[in-house]
Amino acid sequence: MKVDGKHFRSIWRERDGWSVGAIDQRRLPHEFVVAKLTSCEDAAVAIRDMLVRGAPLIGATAAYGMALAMRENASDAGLKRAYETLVVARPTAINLKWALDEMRATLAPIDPAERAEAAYARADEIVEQDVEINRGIAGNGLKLIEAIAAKKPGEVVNVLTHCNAGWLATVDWGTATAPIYLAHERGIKVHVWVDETRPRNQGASLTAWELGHHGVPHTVIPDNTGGHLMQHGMVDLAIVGTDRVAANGDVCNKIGTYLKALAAHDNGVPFYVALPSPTIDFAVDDGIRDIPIEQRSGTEVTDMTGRTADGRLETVRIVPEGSPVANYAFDVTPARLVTGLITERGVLKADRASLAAAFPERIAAAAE
Ligand SMILES: CSC[C@@H](O)[C@@H](O)C(=O)COP(=O)(O)O
Repeated sequence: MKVDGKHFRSIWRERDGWSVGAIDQRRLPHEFVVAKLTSCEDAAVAIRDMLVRGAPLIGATAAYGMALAMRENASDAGLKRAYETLVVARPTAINLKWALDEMRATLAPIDPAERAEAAYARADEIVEQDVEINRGIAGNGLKLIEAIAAKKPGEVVNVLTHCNAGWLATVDWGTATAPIYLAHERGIKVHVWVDETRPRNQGASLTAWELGHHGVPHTVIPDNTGGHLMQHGMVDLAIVGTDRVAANGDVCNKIGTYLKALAAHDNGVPFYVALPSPTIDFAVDDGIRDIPIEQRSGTEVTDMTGRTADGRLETVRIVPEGSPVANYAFDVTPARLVTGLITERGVLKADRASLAAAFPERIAAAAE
């Protein structure tokens, strides 16, 4: 997508052919800084510290992390170590394990001397596949936006989204934002309500930044505002992303997604989840029971970083010293609250049969 007219992706192979460039998302929206990853450890730290984040981008970074590892040590032991280092970098987004499994399946059977080149080639494929998948999601989700636009000619279609499931969370296009960008390109009047998404504020810091730089009308709202807007007919549909969809259609996403789904259900607002197929975990039967929920540092709750009036970046504490805090990073929205799953293979019902019918090859792989 575009940053002030120039096309960017969130991650890429640098001109030297081996190191990896990525936008440092911890610095946005205040500074646009590109980080250079030169080792497997760099990739693992980038994922853990959220220099990169968002389920598909975590997977893409891990794939390049394996490639960087193969330059250093392409032995069987090196492959095992790289996998084990990267797979624990963050627990909830299944795209991380999916990408690492793909890389290992490519690399394990071949001669160590050929592994580095093969690893870069497979990582590049994973990255390109992400972009293609998101284009598919864009086209399938566009139909939903078009249908709403057709019912209110000349009026704006209002979409609510949570966290950042935009191009910064993927390689390009995003998942939840892909249909929005396409609708905007096609001249449909679309406006996005952007949940700020405490505690890390991915909505306020990242979604607002990318929509703004691409020229898509949007408004940042405090997290608790969605219910009010829905009660007053100010949201036509909600589209969110996800870090893992269970085989039964339960959807794990950024903390607070569940509350939005409840409010949408109560107000008859369609609640869609956009996802690439690598985000489906057919090994998990019941999302609420079995998806691991990451708990992050309490400082994300106690502290806020922002730009002061005189232009400095400053971190301040907003919670009394000594007050305990909890920081659950994700929650699970039960399938019954999900109107549909926007995938690269169409808009599906959030249930076991629909997911299995759309992605039979993934079921077969999960059974292996
Ligand atoms: C297309 S990204 C989908 C999800 O990964 C996204 O909605 C989300 O919850 C990101 O969480 P984050 O903690 O910023 O990695």
